[in-house]
Amino acid sequence: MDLVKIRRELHQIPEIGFQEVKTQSYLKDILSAFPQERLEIIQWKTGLAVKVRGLNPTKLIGWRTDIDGLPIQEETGHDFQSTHPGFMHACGHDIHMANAIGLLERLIEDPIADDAVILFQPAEEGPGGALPFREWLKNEQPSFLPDQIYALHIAPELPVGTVATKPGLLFANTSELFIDLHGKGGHAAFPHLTEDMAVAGAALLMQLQTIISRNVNPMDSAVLTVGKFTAGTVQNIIAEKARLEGTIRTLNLPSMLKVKQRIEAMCRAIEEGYQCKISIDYGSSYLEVNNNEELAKAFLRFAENYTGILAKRSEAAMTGEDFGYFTEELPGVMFWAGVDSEFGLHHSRLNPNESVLEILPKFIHQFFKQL
Ligand SMILES: CC(=O)N[C@@H](CCC[C@H](N)C(=O)O)C(=O)O
Repeated sequence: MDLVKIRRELHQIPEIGFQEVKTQSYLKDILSAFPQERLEIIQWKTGLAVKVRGLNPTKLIGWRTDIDGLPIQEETGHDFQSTHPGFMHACGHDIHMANAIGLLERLIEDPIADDAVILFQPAEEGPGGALPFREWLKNEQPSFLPDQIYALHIAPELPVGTVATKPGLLFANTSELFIDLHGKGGHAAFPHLTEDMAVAGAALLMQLQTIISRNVNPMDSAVLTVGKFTAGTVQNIIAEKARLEGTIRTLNLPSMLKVKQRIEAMCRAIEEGYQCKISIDYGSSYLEVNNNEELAKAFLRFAENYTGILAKRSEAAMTGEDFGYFTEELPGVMFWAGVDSEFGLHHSRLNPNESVLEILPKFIHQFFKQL
């Protein structure tokens, strides 16, 4: 299969979580082109699970790819750029999917001893597909629930051919954050008759910045990012509403609770000080990704001895990944795979080097063979 072509076709149809309808249909068409004798395919919401029968199976090895895009206007200038205005595969899930198809092709052409299952999982960027997918597999399709599971994420800052991971904690736990402020708006010329939510929201946004520096133990780590701040309607009306949208990242649950307590206290103080009402919604939250110690060490050993791959031990990162719900219940490993892009994840000009698709499926197939 021409994996670059597949990646580019997927790149053109990015869809956000649980709306991956065209993506699913595209994937189904690709799957139907494979010889079907060794395959079993099931559908879950906008996702798919594809099982490949092995030669002499003693276990089921899982590979998970995410399939959703992001609400970002693409600015790469590619001739294969997104045909969905305002949406882009800016986190590399198009590469992840093409890699998974390449792996599938190899598993069919050159079967390994064990059975393998490839999970095409929706909604990694939000609201989170891994937990409900895992629960559905467990309760409704237990023969598709792997005994161990692997996944990768592209790493723009690493050269192609590099894989990086570590035993134990790899990614942070996350909570989304949505804060709505509501007060009395009015005429721009009569501020004394209003409570300005643009000012209240801006004050809150600045105060939130002190939580990480003043309330989290410096030997611990946390992130509080407000990625979007909106207020008001037009230049000469004092804003009645403001909204902050963000995400919290910590390395453990007690820190997450602490950060949330401080957010709530600051919101109460802003309510009092700016005479407004504030509501907080924590949206969806993800568990940390914890790599299985033994499997991660074995993965790194294999990669170190594989010609054409540079294996590195990585640090933990504040990225979130709902793959953490798989590693919560199944031994698993997630790793970074270098794609050498000047622009990073979630950037409108992310430009992964597609030559990675010549390397990864073969490498993962060989890794699965010796498990
Ligand atoms: C790999 C990656 O970039 N994952 C996302 C996960 C987002 C989770 C959730 N929507 C949130 O914003 O908290 C990330 O931003 O790390």
